[in-house]
Amino acid sequence: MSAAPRSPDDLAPDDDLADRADLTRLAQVEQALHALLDSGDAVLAAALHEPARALRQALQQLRDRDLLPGSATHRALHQHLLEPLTPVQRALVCAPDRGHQLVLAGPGSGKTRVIAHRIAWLLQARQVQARQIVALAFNRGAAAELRQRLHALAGEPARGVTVLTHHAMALRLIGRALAGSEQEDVPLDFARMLDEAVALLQAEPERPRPTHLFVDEYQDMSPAQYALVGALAGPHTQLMAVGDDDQTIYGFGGASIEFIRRFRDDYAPVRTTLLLENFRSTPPILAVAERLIAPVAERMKGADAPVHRAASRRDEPPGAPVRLIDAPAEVGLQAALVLDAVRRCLAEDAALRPGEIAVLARTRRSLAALQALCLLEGLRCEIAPRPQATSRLTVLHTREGRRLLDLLGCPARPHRRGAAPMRWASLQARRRPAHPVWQDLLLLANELAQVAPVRASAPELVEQLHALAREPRRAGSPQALRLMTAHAAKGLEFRHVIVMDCNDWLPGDDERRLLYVAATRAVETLTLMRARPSRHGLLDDIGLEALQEAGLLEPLAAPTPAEPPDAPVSHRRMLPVSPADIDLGHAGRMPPGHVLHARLARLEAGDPVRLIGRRIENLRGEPIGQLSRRAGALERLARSPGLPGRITAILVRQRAQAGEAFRADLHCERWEVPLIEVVVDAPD
Ligand SMILES: Nc1ncnc2c1ncn2[C@@H]1O[C@H](COP(=O)(O)OP(=O)(O)OP(=O)(O)O)[C@@H](O)[C@H]1O
Repeated sequence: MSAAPRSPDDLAPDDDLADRADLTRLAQVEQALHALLDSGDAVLAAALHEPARALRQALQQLRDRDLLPGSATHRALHQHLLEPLTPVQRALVCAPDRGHQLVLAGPGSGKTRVIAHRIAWLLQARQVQARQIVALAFNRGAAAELRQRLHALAGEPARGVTVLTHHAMALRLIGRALAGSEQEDVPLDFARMLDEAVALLQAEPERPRPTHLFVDEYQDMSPAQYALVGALAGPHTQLMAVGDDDQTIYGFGGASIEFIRRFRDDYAPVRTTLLLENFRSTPPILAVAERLIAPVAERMKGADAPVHRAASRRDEPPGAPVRLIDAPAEVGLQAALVLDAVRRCLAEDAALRPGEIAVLARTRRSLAALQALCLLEGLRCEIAPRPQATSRLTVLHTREGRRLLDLLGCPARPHRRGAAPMRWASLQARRRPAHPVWQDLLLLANELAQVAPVRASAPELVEQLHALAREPRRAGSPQALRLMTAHAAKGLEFRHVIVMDCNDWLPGDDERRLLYVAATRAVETLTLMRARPSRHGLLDDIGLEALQEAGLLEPLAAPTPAEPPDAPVSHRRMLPVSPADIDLGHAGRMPPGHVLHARLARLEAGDPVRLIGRRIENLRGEPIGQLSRRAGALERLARSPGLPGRITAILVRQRAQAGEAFRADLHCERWEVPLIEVVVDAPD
């Protein structure tokens, strides 16, 4: 973006040609219509009367709103919405309203930015009604980010735009939560929900379709999501699919790289645009990433169109070379090396917060060892939840979630799309920006406001909230080191990224793409670990020597392992204790005045605990809960002196949730239960 003042002529550049051409055509059509009307042919005049009137009215409306290209309003919009973009992004944003578009966007190339600016342009310059626009995002976090950016760009009218995940969209269409959504033991069937929505759309071809449909991360759609997009798009819908075949990583979840490859056939004619300027990473990171992805067969972008640093950032310093560490594959040893690297990173930059560093691994198993080490060494870390997990206990069962449900459940009058609870949740979340549960509830409340019918009853809202909560949260306290699988890191970015390799990566193009996604999350530095000996060879054919000679890569000798080589293999790892292994009714069997309730009320998620045998204690040695009878194996592991651990969440239980057989023993209507994770040192 140029800071120099621009003349009015500069502000109506080539990008407007589409608009100008449209207008010229319209004016020609208007003239032709009038000529025909004046021709004296009464039949023709009668037939053309209505179209001529509609056209006159449309042009007049543009004039009234000062929106004809070249007008002051139009120029201001230009400055606001088009100038902060590259020429390629700009052409996408103000493209004509006809024809489908495929945007093949490299990592960090501004695809969210393009979608947000395009929608704002449609609303403001083209006067498209907000309710005609639908954008589908791949998870709740991505939807929230798009909504925020859109609101910042286009203000209040942007609220009318539908920005949802595929599942939330399905939920909105079928208009109800699925039966059993509140019951913990009935898994919500996302695929069925999508199928129902597709069937409903197909049965109602007359139902109004959006005029503009945006689909982000098109490369990772499941067959059911693909069908939903197809059913949502009507004959007059302009579809913009944004994605990157190089970042297809959900093959195992039914997603198919074929969908993005087929887009051009499915929706022909399609205009294809490549977004290759990267605004995120340094040149060394981009060079290594490009070498990583190059061997993949059948890429849509092709080797002659590499992702490269954005032209506007060319003058910035090049940044540090990518570090490649040959490391022992054993998870405990590698965890120790990673922790060293994290410590060094924090020591070098006093302003750096742990949440700006991410450690990415192929599997959660590799992260569990590091998580245990962090707990023992007193470094706060947070492990991202399984993407697409359908956990039975959701954020709504936590203490904070229950408060939101209570607020929803006792309305004096029906909420307007849960507006009051949303305001309340956002207040709590603003007060506690580092509290992942509140942050997650805020996202949920926002989504509810989009999904729920305007005059939903309280029970309807509660049901919908339960259905929405089945999608996992994205964690993120700025004070906690971020640990996640490469899958969970999709769409995110971090100043420093360390990629572990505990020999769990596999050979092949799918893994290569996953490693590419991991590497391209890095903004400033990237450290790649390479297990020695390596089983997958993903890093072996990327031209290490050439990269090294060009100063883009720095191989580091394996630092001496913290333990002697013949030390017994460490199985130390963090083990989340399953709710089924915890006696969920423990505090419920105590009378309301019992000291245990007060003790539980003082606890918070993150507090340290110790598990000794069956007993869960706080650090004063006072009991706060116990394991269930089925947790015998864990109980044996936790023999004196016990296992260190911490609270992951505090659940609220109610009498109605307990099985019939247990209710007679309960002395409370409602009580709290700490969920915990502990450090164990034993093979799986
Ligand atoms: N034209 C631009 N000028 C300046 N910054 C830009 C421009 N386009 C994008 N960016 C910035 O680049 C970063 C990446 O953009 P965005 O988050 O939209 O990427 P993305 O393409 O969705 O990434 P990924 O595919 O890797 O998830 C953001 O910080 C964004 O603000």
